[in-house]
Amino acid sequence: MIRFDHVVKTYPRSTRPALDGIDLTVEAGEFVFLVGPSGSGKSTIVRLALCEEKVTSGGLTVAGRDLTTIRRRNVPALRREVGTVFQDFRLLPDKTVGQNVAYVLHVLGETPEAVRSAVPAALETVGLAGLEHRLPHQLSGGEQQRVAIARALVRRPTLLLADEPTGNLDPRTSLELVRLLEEINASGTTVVMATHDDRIVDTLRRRVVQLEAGRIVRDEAAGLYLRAPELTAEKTSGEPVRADSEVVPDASPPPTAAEADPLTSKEPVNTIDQGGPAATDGPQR
Ligand SMILES: Nc1ncnc2c1ncn2[C@@H]1O[C@H](COP(=O)(O)OP(=O)(O)OP(=O)(O)O)[C@@H](O)[C@H]1O
Repeated sequence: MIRFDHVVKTYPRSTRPALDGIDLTVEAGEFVFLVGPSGSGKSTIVRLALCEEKVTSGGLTVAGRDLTTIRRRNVPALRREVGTVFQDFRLLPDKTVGQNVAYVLHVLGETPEAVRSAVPAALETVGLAGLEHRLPHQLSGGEQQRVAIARALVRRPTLLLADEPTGNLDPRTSLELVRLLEEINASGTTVVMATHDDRIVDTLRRRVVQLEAGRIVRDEAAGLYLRAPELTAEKTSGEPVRADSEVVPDASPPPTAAEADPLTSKEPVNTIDQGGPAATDGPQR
């Protein structure tokens, strides 16, 4: 489902690579936690898999597509297969729950009849039947994140990428949400979740891939959340290190329609277009 092959990612104007030789294979049907301290590269893995960024070198295949050579016109098809959930929910604040979930189907050109049946079904799956007409601000954080999951599920993704989906939720709500992700996984969707939440990782005992400074330092089936000794050392030295379980409130403004869902959001960065290679930061071989 996902294959990183010696992937190096160096962002423009960075001197250090964010990912430094990543080899990672995720098979269809797996549930994988990505863990590691802030800045270790978890979100970069998610962004590369979504084709929001391109690898600097190495190979990357997601859902059968080679993302080092994918053409711009083929990126929407990739994102149709890959559902995403983020820490800050990214719901459209002035649209109802139903409209938030339906939006992506309209973009995909689904018929009104198809939308009318798919939206309640997706909301039922996430336990939000009957809340279709509420606005996001009339929901709890956990409910808002369920809407985001319904929005991801409604297009039946084969892969679900969740980047800190519980980062703004209390522990009980977080666990309920991750149980929902487990159910989704049990029904066949591959799930990859980046998280700082040690309780969740220790409760679920799934595969754990641990990153440190852009490298995989642990890849363990049925793993626990372990902090690296370096992080502990940094904490005791008084350096300002963000605690792994710290909840960081999201202060960013609400998303626009285009930002709310990656299917319709960021143009694929530096994706090879029909006309030829991208201008900057393409694969350097
Ligand atoms: N757009 C960017 N431009 C330059 N550097 C970036 C960019 N995005 C991330 N980085 C750097 O890449 C490294 C990895 O960042 P990344 O966001 O992948 O880490 P993370 O493990 O997801 O962190 P967190 O847990 O805080 O979300 C960090 O050093 C970060 O500063």
